[in-house]
Amino acid sequence: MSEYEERLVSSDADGPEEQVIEAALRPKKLDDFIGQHRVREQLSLVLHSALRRGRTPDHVLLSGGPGLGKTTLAMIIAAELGAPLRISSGPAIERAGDLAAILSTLSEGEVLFLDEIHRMARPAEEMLYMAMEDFRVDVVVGKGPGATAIPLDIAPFTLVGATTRAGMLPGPLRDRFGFVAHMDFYDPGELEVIVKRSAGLLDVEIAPDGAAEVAGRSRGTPRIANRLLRRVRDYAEVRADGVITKDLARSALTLYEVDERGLDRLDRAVLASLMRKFGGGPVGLSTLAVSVGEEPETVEVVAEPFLVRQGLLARTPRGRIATPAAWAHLGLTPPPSSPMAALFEIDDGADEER
Ligand SMILES: Nc1ncnc2c1ncn2[C@@H]1O[C@H](COP(=O)(O)OP(=O)(O)OP(=O)(O)O)[C@@H](O)[C@H]1O
Repeated sequence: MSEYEERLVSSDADGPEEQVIEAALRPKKLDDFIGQHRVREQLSLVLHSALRRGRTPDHVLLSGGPGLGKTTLAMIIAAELGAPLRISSGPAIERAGDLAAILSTLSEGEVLFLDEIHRMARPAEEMLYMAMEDFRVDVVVGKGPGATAIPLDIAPFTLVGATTRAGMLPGPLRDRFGFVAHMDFYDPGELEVIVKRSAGLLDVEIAPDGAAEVAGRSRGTPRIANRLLRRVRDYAEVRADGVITKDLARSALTLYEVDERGLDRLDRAVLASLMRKFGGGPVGLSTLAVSVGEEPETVEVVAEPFLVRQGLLARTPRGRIATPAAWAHLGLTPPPSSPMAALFEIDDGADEER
């Protein structure tokens, strides 16, 4: 097992126990949903005009990274419409029949939330096209030349699809969504509001600068903000009087090895190795991964996106390089011969040397 396995700053969902707490922290109304102003305003118009016309709203596609609030928003959509919500996900729909079973039992106006919609099986996807457009599916009975398609009407419903990979969605599916919302990372001010709100719900006392400290280390992601808050709360209860101040949040997060920019041990190990062992690069992904005792995929998928987003690491055709900001962040000085010239060849495409 990797020594970096348990990541406090992972944006992936938690285990079942933590998910219960996460659910309790979800805002229930559009007005309580913090940040994403443009998405919120546009969505509010879509929903309220449909309500006014007494029709089901257009299908909604939510795209954005894990932990940014897609499930929360789907629940809010159903609540705002006063409609029941059915939840499923792309990977759970392995055959067209799985989807037909869901669609044929929807009640009128129901909201169907399909998480990870880009991972749905192809035949199901094709069935979904017709369902979205005409509220009808063709159920195929029998096999081979004798197979017949029986058309089946389904109740008008609203599909809310969520995807972390909007680019992987086939055009015909994407085009059938009347409203596509792209969810961005949150800025520190918005995360601070989220942290304060969650602290209130968890009955934890937090000073404004304590909330800012947690927010600043949360990698633009509400799920991480809420998780860090819970760990800082533990620390405050055991080591202090339960109140989260700035100093306390700093001490707690230092203990948990999450630094001021939200980097954890793996992130820093990647940067430190790149700088200390390879003079800042360029170095190939596999070599870099071996140097930190990780699989190349872990370094590429887990650590790199955030480091690139932070401007600390760059992918170039000749390999990975540490940027001047990375040297500064780790308090190291680049060697005089450091090939910073490679910076001028930065390539942000994903098809660089592996
Ligand atoms: N805008 C927001 N305001 C307040 N809390 C939020 C907001 N967005 C997300 N959260 C909180 O962050 C947590 C994660 O959100 P959610 O499960 O909706 O993310 P997600 O995008 O669906 O993630 P995944 O793609 O992994 O399913 C929830 O506990 C939710 O309360």
